[in-house]
Amino acid sequence: MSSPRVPGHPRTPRPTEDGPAVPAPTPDTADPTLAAEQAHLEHARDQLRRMRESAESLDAGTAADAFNAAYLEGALARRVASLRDDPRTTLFFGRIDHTEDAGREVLHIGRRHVGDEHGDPVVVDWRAPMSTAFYRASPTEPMGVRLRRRFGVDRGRLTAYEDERLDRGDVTDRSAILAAEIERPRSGPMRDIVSTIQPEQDEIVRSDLATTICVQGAPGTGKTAVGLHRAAWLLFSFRSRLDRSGVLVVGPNRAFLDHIGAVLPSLGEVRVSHATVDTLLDHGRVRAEDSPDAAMLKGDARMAEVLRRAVWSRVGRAEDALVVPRGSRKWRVPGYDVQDEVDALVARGVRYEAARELLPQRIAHLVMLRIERSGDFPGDRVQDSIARSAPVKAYAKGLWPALDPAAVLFGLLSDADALAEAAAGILTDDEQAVLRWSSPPRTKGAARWTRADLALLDEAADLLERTPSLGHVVLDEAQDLSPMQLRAVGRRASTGSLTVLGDIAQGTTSWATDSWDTAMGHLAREDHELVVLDRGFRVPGLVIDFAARLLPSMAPGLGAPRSVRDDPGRLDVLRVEPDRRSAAVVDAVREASAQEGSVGVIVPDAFVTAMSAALTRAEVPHGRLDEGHGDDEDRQVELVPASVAKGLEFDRVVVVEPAAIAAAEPDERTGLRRLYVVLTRAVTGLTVVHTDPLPGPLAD
Ligand SMILES: Nc1ncnc2c1ncn2[C@@H]1O[C@H](COP(=O)(O)OP(=O)(O)OP(=O)(O)O)[C@@H](O)[C@H]1O
Repeated sequence: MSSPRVPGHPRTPRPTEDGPAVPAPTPDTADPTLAAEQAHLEHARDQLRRMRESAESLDAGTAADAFNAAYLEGALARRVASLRDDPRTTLFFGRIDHTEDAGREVLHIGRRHVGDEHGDPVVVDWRAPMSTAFYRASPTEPMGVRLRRRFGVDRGRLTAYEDERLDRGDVTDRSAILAAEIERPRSGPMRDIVSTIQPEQDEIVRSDLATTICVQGAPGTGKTAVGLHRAAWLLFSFRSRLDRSGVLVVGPNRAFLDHIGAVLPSLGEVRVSHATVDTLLDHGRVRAEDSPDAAMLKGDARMAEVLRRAVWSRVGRAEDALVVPRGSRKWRVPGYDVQDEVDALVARGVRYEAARELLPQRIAHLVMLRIERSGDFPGDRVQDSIARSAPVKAYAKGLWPALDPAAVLFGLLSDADALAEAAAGILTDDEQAVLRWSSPPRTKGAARWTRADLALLDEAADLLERTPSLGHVVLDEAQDLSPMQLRAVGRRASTGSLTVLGDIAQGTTSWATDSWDTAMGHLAREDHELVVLDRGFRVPGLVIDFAARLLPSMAPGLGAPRSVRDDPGRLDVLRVEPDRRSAAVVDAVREASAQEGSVGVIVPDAFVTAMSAALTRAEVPHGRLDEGHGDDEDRQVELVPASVAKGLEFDRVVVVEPAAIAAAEPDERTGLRRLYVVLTRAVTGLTVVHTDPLPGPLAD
């Protein structure tokens, strides 16, 4: 491969058309290739401006009516916004030249499509099928590509390029431009990786909409990045279908959603919803906590059958005859006839509420049959009025009462007999005792639901009425969900597909899964593709080796990622006297924040307040990522409770008292897994400050 050309350049501030002055490098006129590419970039910018001006000149007033005009105006405004030129970046980051046989076409690949006035592409969207070769072509499978060029980019200018000649086998897997992207200091929220997606990642990103994929990957292997880029690719490739059905990203907590929240908008996709499992299961606020045993049991998939029985047991038996007065006559339908209708509705497999709504019509039909047998044929309108008549409504209501999810769960958790009936043969007596409220609230409205209850309420809601399905769901950190939570997410993609991302070794809930087969079964996706990612883009070698000492004790059989980082990173493990701990942390944070890049101070949850006070006393500005607080681009130092660290990354990380982080979990394995998560957040350096001995495997 040709080595990258990285011309030297003075930096000069450059005002841009669309934004504030951005200090940008001047183009290297000495390098004719780069100068030609820079000229193509200017051409692309001109064309994008032309496209924008053309969109701006369109008039929504030509619409047929006010409603259509309003709609058109919104669509035009979105179109104009999507055609804005972001001066901080370039319109393309790569190029492929096809061989003579493949038509010698030259394509510049970028974040969005730009066309010229003849409709010819000036820049091709990275998601278009013809861009695939940029990511995947190799000497063994050149895909018609002769040359692949990657560009180094700095504040909106091209500063370097790197060529691979696939026709000559002149390629390497050590791209300096990729290395520079991976090695860059991290600051602010997560960025897209669109210019450097790797072939194994691209395969996942471009998997068909119908395919559900499960990605197992060690920390920093790009699972989250891949999931988000897959969402963007799917929206591009199946736009009309997914515009209607929707795409959802589910992550572990608010801080994580804030961390990743800018990636899809930066790729032009603003219509993707983001949620945590708790906000997704929108059945009220979490106002209580379960005992570990109760939480475990409520997360157990057996609860699905208990709830199913609880719901359907509410359908009564039609013992008494129904009498419907009409005019001077009374029509009598024996209970056993109504019961046949009830049995038929139950057997139809429709949801409880849908069947309940059908019942009055079915009963009215039985009345109509009797009227017709008497020689009268009154028609459909009469059947409707019989269905809506007071006696039929009351009879149907008694037989098939209206239910809501809270009523179902309240009934189970507060009434020992109801629970015993629904759980017979499924839960033991002891398990039922664990589930039951010791002092039940007086009404369902007064119930203080727990996190695990939300999944049970969701299951009940789906038994009553079908949950609408989205087109695609990206589920991150999926290893942490209970079987009942997995079912809840799965039903939101019942007619769509899923991208399931996770790492068994990072499972830190009591119900964390140890098997993707099992988890995918709970998501109702036995038919999925499992892909393993093992190249680590985040954690440097020294740090991952340290963290990986934990693996044999808490996830035997799972390997650490192979770090692709050039920088081996820095690892400092400082044991200090108890009265020096805060000062040592402050010193470590000061040292870390003296350099470019974000700093995460990860502490046992119970230390957050005291540590924040210590940093404040030492006049170290910092944010707090306690649950519910989001990331903030402007803050260099974030104080992170260990329980919130999952999925985040910082340039430098200071971990405080690993033994206390591990000890805060209910069991040793979960404690070591939490520690593994915490120790694998660093991109450049990790400092561990402790007074207590390190947990066994780390001390070895
Ligand atoms: N192809 C790539 N090019 C450049 N950077 C990449 C690439 N793939 C991943 N990265 C970077 O590596 C880092 C880790 O990625 P990501 O957070 O997606 O990993 P993960 O597997 O989800 O990690 P974890 O399991 O710890 O949450 C991010 O900074 C991401 O941008």
